[in-house]
Amino acid sequence: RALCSGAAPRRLRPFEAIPRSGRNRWLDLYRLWRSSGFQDFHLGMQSNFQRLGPIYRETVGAYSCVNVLLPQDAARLFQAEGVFPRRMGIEAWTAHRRLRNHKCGVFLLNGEEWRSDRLLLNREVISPAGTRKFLPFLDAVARDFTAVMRRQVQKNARRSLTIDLHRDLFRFTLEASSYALYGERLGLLEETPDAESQRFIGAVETMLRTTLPLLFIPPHVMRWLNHRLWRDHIAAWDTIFQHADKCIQNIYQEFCLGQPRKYSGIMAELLLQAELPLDSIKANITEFTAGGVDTTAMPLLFTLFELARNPAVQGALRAEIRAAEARGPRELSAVLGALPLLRAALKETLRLYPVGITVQRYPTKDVVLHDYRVPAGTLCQVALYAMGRSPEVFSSPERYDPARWLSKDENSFKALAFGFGARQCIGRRLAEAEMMLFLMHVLRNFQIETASKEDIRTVFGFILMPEKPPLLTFRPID
Ligand code: HEC
Ligand SMILES: C[C@@H](NS(C)(=O)=O)c1cncc(N2C(=O)c3ccc(Cl)cc3C2(C)C)c1
Repeated sequence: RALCSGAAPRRLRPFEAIPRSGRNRWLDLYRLWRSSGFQDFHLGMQSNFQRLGPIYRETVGAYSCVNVLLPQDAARLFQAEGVFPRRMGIEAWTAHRRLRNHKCGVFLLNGEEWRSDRLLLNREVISPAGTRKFLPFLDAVARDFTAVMRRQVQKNARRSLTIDLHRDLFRFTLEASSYALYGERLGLLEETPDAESQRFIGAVETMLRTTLPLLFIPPHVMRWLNHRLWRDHIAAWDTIFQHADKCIQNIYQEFCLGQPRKYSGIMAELLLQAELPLDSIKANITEFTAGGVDTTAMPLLFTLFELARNPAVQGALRAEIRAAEARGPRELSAVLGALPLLRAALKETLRLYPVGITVQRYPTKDVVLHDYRVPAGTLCQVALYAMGRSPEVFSSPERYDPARWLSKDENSFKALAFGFGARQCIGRRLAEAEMMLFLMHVLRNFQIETASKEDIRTVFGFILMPEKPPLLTFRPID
C-alpha cells in the first residue's frame, strides 16, 4: 500500500535507537529522591518529551520503560496488550497483602485470576445495568452535600461561602462511594463527621503518599532498612483494611440474617450473586473503598476551579443543566444522558489534570511505536499528562474548552484518563456519575468564583493533586 501511495515505506528503527533520558539509572534515582523529584515526575516527563521527541526510554533505579505521548502510538500499544493486559505492579502493596495474608483485588491481580474476578465484578460495578442501580444512591448524597452547603451559607452575613473545599470533597466521595458499595450512610456530611471514617481518609492519604518513593525503591530494601516510610505505609494499610472490614461485617451480618428485599449496594449484590468467594469480595471492595476517595475528589476540585476562572463555560453548563431539568423529572441515567457539555467538562478536566498520569502496558508481542521496534515484554507507558498538554495533540492545549470534545473531529485515543479496553478503570462509571451528579446539583445552586486566575501547580503523589488547594467562593442562586 505504501508503495502505491507513492510514499517510501518508513524504515523501521531498532529499539536501541530510541532516545534515552538520563545517564545513570542509580544516579538519576538519587537525584530524583534528593530533589523531591517524585512529585514533579509528570513535569519531568513533559520536559523530556520536549527535549527528546514523542518517544523516549527512561531508566530510573530498578525501573525502565518506553514513554509515548501520541494517540496513534497509544493505539498501537493497546492493540498489543493481549487477553490479560498487564501494568507495572506495586511491590509495596502486594508485600503488605502477603505480610497480612490478605487476597489481592483486581488492581493487583494478573492473568487468569485477574480476568475471572474482573468479569464477575463488571456486572455490578461498571455495566450500564449495574450503574443504573446505584445512581439514586449517589444522587441522594450529592443533594445532601448541596443542602449542607446552603445551610452553611445562610449562617454567613455576607451570604456567600469562601472555602478550601478539598476536605469536604474527600468526605463527599467517601460518603457517596461507601453508600453505593455498602448501602450504608457513614454520616460524613454532618457537622461532626464520624472520627473513625476521618481516620480512614487520613490513612488513604498517608498510604498514597508513602507509596510514591516505594515505587522506585525495591520494598525489600525498605523493609531491611525498617525505614519509617515502610512502617507508616504498613500502618496506613492496616487502618484501611480495618475500616473496610467493619463496613463489610455490618452488611455481611444483615445478609446472613435474611436476604435484603431490594437493591442495597454493590457489595450486597456480589454476596447474593455468590460467585466470588467472600475473601475476594472483601479484597475488591477494600480496593474500591480506598480507590474511590482521592481519585474522584481531585478532579472535582480541579473542575470547580476551572469553572470559577472560566465564567462563560460555567454559564453554558448551568444553562444545559436548567434545560435538562426543565424537561421534567426522569430516570437519572436519562438526566445524565442529556448533559453532554457537563460530560465533556469532565473530559477536559481529566485532559489537563489526569488523576493517573500514565497508562502502562507490557505488550505481549513485538510492537512498532513511532517507527521503532519495541520487543514484547517491554514496559511501555502513555504519558497522559504530557499528551493532554501537547500542542501536537490538542489545539491551544492551555485553554479549558469542554466544547472541543463535542466537535466531529478526530478524538480517538485522546480521552485515555480511565485507561483502555478490558483492563480500563473499573470505577469509571461510579466516578463519572459521582462527579456529574455533584456538579449538576452544585452548579444549579451556586455561582462559583475565585480570586486567583493563576494556574494551579500540580504535584504527583501517586494521584495527581494540587500543590495548594484553591480557595473558592460559592454564591447561592435563588
Ligand atoms: C471505585 C473504585 C475506583 C474509582 C472511583 C476510580 N478508580 Fe480507577 N481503577 C480502579 C481499579 C480497581 C482499577 C484496576 C482495574 C483492573 O486492573 O482491572 C483502576 C484502574 C485505573 C486506571 C488504569 C486503567 C488501565 O487501562 O490500565 C486508570 C487510568 C484509572 N483507574 C483512572 C481513574 C480515574 C481518572 C478516576 C476518577 C476520575 C478513577 N480511576 C476512579 C478503581 C477505581
Ligand atoms: C491514580 C490512579 N493510579 S493508576 C491506577 O492510574 O496508576 C488510580 C486510578 N484508579 C484507582 C486507583 N486506586 C487507588 O487510588 C487505590 C488506593 C487503594 C487501593 Cl487498595 C486501591 C486503589 C486503586 C488502584 C483502585 C488509582
